[in-house]
Amino acid sequence: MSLKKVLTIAGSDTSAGAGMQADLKTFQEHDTYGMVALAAIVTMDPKTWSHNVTPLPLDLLDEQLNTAISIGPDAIKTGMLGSEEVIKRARQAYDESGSEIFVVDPVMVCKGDDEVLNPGNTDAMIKELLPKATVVTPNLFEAGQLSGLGKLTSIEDMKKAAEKIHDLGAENVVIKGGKALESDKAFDLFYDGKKHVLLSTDKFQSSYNHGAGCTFAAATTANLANGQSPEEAIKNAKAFVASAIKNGWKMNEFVGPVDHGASNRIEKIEVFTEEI
Ligand SMILES: Nc1ncnc2c1ncn2[C@@H]1O[C@H](COP(=O)(O)OP(=O)(O)O)[C@@H](O)[C@H]1O
Ligand SMILES: Cc1ncc(COP(=O)(O)O)c(C=O)c1O
Ligand SMILES: [Mg+2]
Repeated sequence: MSLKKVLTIAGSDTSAGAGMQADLKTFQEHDTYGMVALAAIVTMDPKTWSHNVTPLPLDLLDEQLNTAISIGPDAIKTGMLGSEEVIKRARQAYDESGSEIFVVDPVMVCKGDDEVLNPGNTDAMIKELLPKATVVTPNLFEAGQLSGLGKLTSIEDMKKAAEKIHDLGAENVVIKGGKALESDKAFDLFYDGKKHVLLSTDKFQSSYNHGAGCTFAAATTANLANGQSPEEAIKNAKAFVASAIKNGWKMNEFVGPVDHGASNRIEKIEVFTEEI
């Protein structure tokens, strides 16, 4: 059987824990054929690790999208897009692709930074991406922004935000309580317009978790491409990323990436689900 082709439209994280590097590693771990259209390159100052985001010229992004779309991706994921114009191009590319799987990771900030990359992007994501999203995977902060509810601090808040984001057009919403929600477990909330499902694993170390969000969304995309239902795809992606986080490692004094291969190479983690 031929491999499913999975395209990420995302930024390059030169430290290679997050961004398109995380996506490609995760696609490979899921026996899919990973492809990239690169929107921006992120570099880090070796002395301070402060991030510098350089967008690629739009015509170069268009050329990449034309190439990738001509190959016929079975599923498309978006990551860091950086500007309203790039968000529009990502939407157009999805429309043109004929693919029926669109996973939107609404990246707004890099971990460790609390400055939103570009506030106008939130409106563009709402207008262009959410109405087409098979699954959208905001973290707690991003869910607060997309829903307009602001700071979310409880599972009840997450339920309300998931309903609002679903109303904006996303077919399935998963809000990652993850590292940001104060709790002894790592909780995520799934909502498909009918039911809320709380997913949980043990909470592992959170010092070396760079790339967790990208890895989770990429695993979800690959699972969907491989024929899983949204709920199944998300549950399995959570198991995959939990192992990656548990086995995260220190890269230098500033950052530690997840181990994208840990679920297949080291250990499987169990995910619990409960309809709430
Ligand atoms: N310390 C942790 N232990 C186990 N799972 C975690 C931990 N931190 C985050 N997760 C899980 O990793 C995934 C990514 O979440 P998160 O790190 O919050 O996203 P992002 O990187 O986009 O901010 C979610 O499934 C979340 O529940
Ligand atoms: C290119 C790129 N995309 C996405 C992200 C978001 O990463 P995370 O998976 O930690 O949310 C980052 C963070 O540094 C990044 O550099
Ligand atoms: Mg993220």
